Amino acid sequence: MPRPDPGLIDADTALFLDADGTLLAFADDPEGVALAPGLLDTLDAIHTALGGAMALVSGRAIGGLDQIFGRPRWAAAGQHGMERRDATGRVITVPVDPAELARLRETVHGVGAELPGVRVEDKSWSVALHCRERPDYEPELARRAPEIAARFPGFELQPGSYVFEFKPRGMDKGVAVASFLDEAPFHGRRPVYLGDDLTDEHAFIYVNARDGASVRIGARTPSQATFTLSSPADVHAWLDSVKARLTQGAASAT
Ligand SMILES: O=P(O)(O)OC[C@H]1O[C@H](O[C@H]2O[C@H](CO)[C@@H](O)[C@H](O)[C@H]2O)[C@H](O)[C@@H](O)[C@@H]1O
Repeated sequence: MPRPDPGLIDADTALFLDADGTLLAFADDPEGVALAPGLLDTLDAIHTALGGAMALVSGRAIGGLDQIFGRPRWAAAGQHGMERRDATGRVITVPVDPAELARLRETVHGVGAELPGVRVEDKSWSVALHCRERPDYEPELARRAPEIAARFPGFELQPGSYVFEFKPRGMDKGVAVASFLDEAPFHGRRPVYLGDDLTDEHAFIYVNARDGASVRIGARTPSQATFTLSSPADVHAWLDSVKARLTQGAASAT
């Protein structure tokens, strides 16, 4: 898989960025992630150069993204698209059966309590079991998670990097990207999506079908992505080059 040229992003791009494993280096504790120095300045400049056509697309809740990035005016999709904030700040959510969600939560917390070192991340529409600190539990969770999902028909399993998430059925990052592309300022632009995980494959497939470009971070295979970058640090360096090209273009046009 080739590296993307920074020229992949031009003034007519709609840019979609996954958070963990793409913009953010992994940490044991989901609340322990940190922004790399300079990243926010780079993203701010790109956001401006693209006329706001840049969105975070994450498994995290939008509130969690805002705590990390501190940019409540950026468009964002959270919880794999269950909540979506458009470029005007309007938040759209998908309805979920609260009784089923409550039963799912209870079940997942029960599993977390049984397995020391396995973290439960309880988001408003989804619940996740994390085993980064106890990878020895991964085979057990890989066996039990589909059994749990089968008991909750309104939900489906979304595996990820040392995580087994239960999210409402029918929503994924590809659907979220499609919704953004129906709206200003994304509409009519060529989509480019950067992500690292299985959950990002939904978006890769969608942007590829729209003649866009997909960039896989890391070496996970198989992947539908058309380009690759090696790590979040590589993404930061690449985005710096993107920023330089975009802002030079703006300066020479004035
Ligand atoms: O779609 P993303 O932005 O990539 O979010 C996917 C999940 O990311 C977080 O979990 C992952 O990152 C944690 C912090 O580095 C790490 O501890 C964990 O092992 C990873 O799976 C987040 O906690 C989840 O809610 C997201 O769904």
